[in-house]
Amino acid sequence: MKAYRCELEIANENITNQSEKITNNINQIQEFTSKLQEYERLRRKLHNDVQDLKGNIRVFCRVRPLLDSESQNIANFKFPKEIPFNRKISLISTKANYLGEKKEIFKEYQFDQVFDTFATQKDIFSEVAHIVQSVVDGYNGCIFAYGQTGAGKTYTMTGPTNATPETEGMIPRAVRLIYDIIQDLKTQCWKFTLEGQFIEIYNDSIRDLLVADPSSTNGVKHKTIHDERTGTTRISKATTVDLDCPSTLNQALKTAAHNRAVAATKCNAHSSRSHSVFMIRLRGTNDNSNETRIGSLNLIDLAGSERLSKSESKGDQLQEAKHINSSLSHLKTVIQGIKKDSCHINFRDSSLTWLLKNSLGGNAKVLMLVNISPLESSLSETESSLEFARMVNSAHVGTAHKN
Ligand SMILES: Nc1ncnc2c1ncn2[C@@H]1O[C@H](COP(=O)(O)OP(=O)(O)OP(=O)(O)O)[C@@H](O)[C@H]1O
Repeated sequence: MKAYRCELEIANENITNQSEKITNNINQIQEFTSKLQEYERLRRKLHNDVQDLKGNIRVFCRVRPLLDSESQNIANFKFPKEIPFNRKISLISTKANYLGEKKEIFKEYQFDQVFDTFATQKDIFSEVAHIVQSVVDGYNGCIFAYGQTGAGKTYTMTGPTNATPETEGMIPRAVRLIYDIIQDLKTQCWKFTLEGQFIEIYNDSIRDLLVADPSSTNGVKHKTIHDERTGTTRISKATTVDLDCPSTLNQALKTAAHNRAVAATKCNAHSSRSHSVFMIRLRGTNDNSNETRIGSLNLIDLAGSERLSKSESKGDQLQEAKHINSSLSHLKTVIQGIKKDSCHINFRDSSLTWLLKNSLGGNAKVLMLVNISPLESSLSETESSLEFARMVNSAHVGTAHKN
């Protein structure tokens, strides 16, 4: 009996010791969690400070490689090497004066970064990743690909048709990174929801690219709706998908590609003549700290920027060309307005600029990827793309505020 009592006392003592240890561990975990939250706040602030210093509107230029199917001459580009990044691209062209004398013309452009023909999708994404991080931190982001038809916009944004992990484009990479970041943030009690809409703007009208049966949307009028409270944008009556896992994203990308291909068979080279916009909205809540984060990311593949000569284009083609030129020109005017800190920027002038209002204004991180072709025959379009990019590069977007 005595021996049992003794054992019981020892057991009780052990229990008391263990529960003290457990209480200590719980206290330590709470302390670590609150430190982790503090570090996360500091990380967010520092990340945002770095982005502010780099500038909220950044311009990259990418020259695509010559394709196996191309046998034309390559234009004379130079990429002056700089460390750590290449920032310059020079273009040397030969022009004849009125006497027929040939003269070399040298033009140099400077951007935030220049990628030569050897750059990989991973190289480009390493910079895009910073905008993705800002979006999860509660900012609006906008990444758009600009350039003439065939310059590599769709390749950069989406990837080639049978993309491998090496060749897939910015859209799948961006969403995968969002999944990775929000998975890590779960340890700090953050819960996120992610939803997407995928639309195209063709002749200034919006078309839903995620609808199962495109003919069912005949006559449906979509509108851009801005929620000023959260600083986010959505399209009325357009399909919204919950991007809760990679398979829903892949399905959405497949449906959008299919719908664009269907439209392309009805209308020659339709995809080059429309702007496609993948809109991702993200909302995070933290029950521990009572914080909420709302961010959005627009990934845009702009219509081919080349000017169709009026004599060549007739009917529908002329109509398309007019719409593209006018929407790209409004985009330019809006960015120039932002550059001058003008209080009266007319975003409503085209469906594209109205849609991008929240992604271009003071509350956004903007990245423009200017894609250019390596061909000599494309020189004049290349020059006009580089001039457009030069103008955007000198634009200043005010310091971004969290939503
Ligand atoms: N960096 C690259 N590496 C390899 N191939 C590329 C690269 N960029 C583009 N291409 C290829 O060049 C061709 C034209 O590219 P892409 O379709 O992306 O041009 P685009 O600017 O989107 O044209 P469009 O305005 O018609 O949509 C495609 O066959 C694409 O696979």
